[in-house]
Amino acid sequence: MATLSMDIATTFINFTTRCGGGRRPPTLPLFFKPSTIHTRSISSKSLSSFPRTVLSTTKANRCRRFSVSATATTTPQSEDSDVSTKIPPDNRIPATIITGFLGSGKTTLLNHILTADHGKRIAVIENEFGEVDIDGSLVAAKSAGAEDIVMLNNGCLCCTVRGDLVRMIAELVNKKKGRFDHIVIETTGLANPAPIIQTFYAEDQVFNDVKLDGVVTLVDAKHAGFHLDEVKPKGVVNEAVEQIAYADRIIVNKTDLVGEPEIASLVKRIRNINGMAHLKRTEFGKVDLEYVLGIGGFDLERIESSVNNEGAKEDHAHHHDHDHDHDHDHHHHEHDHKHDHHHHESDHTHDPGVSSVSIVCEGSLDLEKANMWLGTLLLDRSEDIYRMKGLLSVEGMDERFVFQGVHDIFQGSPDRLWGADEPRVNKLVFIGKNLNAEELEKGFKACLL
Ligand SMILES: Nc1nc2c(ncn2[C@@H]2O[C@H](COP(=O)(O)OP(=O)(O)OP(=O)(O)O)[C@@H](O)[C@H]2O)c(=O)[nH]1
Repeated sequence: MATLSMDIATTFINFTTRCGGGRRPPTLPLFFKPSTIHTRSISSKSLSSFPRTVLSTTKANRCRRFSVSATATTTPQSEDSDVSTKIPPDNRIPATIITGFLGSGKTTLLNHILTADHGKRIAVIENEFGEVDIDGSLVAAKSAGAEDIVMLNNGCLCCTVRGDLVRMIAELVNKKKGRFDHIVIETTGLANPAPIIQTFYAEDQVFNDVKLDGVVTLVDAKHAGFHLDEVKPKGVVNEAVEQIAYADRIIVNKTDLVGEPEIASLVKRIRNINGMAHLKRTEFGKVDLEYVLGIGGFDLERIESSVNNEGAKEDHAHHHDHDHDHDHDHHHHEHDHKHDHHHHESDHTHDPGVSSVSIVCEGSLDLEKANMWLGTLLLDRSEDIYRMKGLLSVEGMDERFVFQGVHDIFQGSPDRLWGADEPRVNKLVFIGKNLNAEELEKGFKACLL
């Protein structure tokens, strides 16, 4: 399989080369040419200290991140070369972004994380507007467990102080490496998470030492509806919507303040925006630590849990009597996988154009067509596509192909082998603005053999 995969890779690298520069040539995300789209995440420069070798027969290797770019930038390995021995383990420090609208319970959750008995040493980066020093309530947490709490003041992480964030992370790493295991970043309530996420890929200083583990979004069960409804001037984002759209984990907090019908309707609304994230209801941010730390929301190895059972990932542990919430989502997934089916979460959304679209479809893709389609989509729509994840069946490949992206940052890699009797079902999820579910599905299906 190594040889076949490499042949495909080489073919497509050649194809990109033949196409030359300019806007029109398709970017080839499935076997990607780094220079075509600005994906610092997978450029050779960014990968200076990262694995560059791919498509070996070893499982460890198939699971490496950024392997597609590696393919595009390295000389093919011989089939029997043991490339896995050359790949260092990914021991970058994980970082979690905690976001959520003003007053949704971010600091409460952070305190819960810092005071819980998990044995992790956590460095915290807090972003506050104004002159305030460390949030009073976090001082107790500091003495209880936080390795370090640093403040980013006078600006919002997502805009003015992004450079400060990079410097701060670099400083933490340079001065205190080995003294903490995890970084938690609490954003202001008005932050748009996108630029913060992009910082982890765009800045070498950060990328080489720190990996983004996940985005956790707190939603205020009582007030969220109001913020989601807020109509912003043209071109201005609704932060409350954006914070939900980028999340890997959604915590609907303050459930003590509202009744079940309000929560159910809010959950439904959240699902329309983001059908990919796991969702939990809480009071005072009380969640298990594994729910928020060590998520692997941007790991290719863990794509499956995001694309599987999409839309139905609400934790039932504490809500046995709320089953009616979930019926709507579950029924989509009870089909026999022999039939093509798809889900258009956007059908009844009323939030400003941000929705989830998922496609589940059996069959194998023509690699060239799929590259064209995905490449063109990224080129034309990357601003609107907030996050995407997928698991693909490509004709001629024995492995599944997994990918994930945030705007124009794209990572993809062959994953495990398809099982002998396993139906080759493609699963893709897109979250973004003004997504046209029919168009996406039609475009995807046209790539099937
Ligand atoms: N009733 C109730 N109050 C809560 C809950 N969670 C947090 N609070 C309270 O809500 C207020 C705001 O919580 P914070 O954790 O400071 O919220 P935040 O998101 O950090 O707020 P900002 O930093 O202003 O954006 C505090 O008084 C908390 O004690 C909850 O589940 N129920």
